[in-house]
Amino acid sequence: MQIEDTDLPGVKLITPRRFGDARGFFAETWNARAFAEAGLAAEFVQDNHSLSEKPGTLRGLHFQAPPHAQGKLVRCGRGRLFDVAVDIRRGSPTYGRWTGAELSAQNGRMLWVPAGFAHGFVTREPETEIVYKCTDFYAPSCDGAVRWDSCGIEWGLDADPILSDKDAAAPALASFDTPFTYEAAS
Ligand SMILES: Cc1cn([C@H]2C[C@H](O)[C@@H](COP(=O)(O)OP(=O)(O)O[C@H]3O[C@@H](C)C(=O)[C@@H](O)[C@H]3O)O2)c(=O)[nH]c1=O
Repeated sequence: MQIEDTDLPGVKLITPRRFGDARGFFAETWNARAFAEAGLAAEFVQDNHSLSEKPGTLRGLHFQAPPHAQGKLVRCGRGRLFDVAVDIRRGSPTYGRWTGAELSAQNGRMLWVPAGFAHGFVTREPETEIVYKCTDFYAPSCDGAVRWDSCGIEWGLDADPILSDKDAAAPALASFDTPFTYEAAS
């Protein structure tokens, strides 16, 4: 397993080791001990899985506010997607900055999106599935969103994305009152 820093401190790109053989491959996608030793300690309580039928489907940018903030370990189970994290911690030196990575069933890569970051993705193939582990339970009363096109993200779209009504109505980053505060590491 390889864990790399991205250009947005806190967000990490993980490439699990794949053991290929005549049948296909085997990979560990989560191992609490190995990840902790590599600097990524997390306790997950919920796994999510969604299918987006059409390419250009965009979900995000989403977060859950404290006390139910979620860190997410994201990967693509089928197809291909571009996964994005945006720092939304008030006072953070990187507030409003984003990073992204292409995750696919083929490349097996994963993105670690810590609490305090909004998360979203756009699918780049039909029938794309995303699976992700979360560090807190779904709490609809803490659900929040930032509008997908208000953070300068280069989504790689050549047409308007397919959005949920909720995502289309999300507030822009500029008018957004974030529930997160940056805590500098001591
Ligand atoms: C997120 C979530 C949704 N639901 C329900 C609520 C709703 O009826 C239905 C669809 O919910 P949504 O439209 O919010 O699904 P979706 O737009 O896929 O939301 C997800 O987007 C990505 C980008 C994330 O980061 C996730 O945390 C989550 O917010 O599923 C749950 O039961 N549990 C959950 O954990």
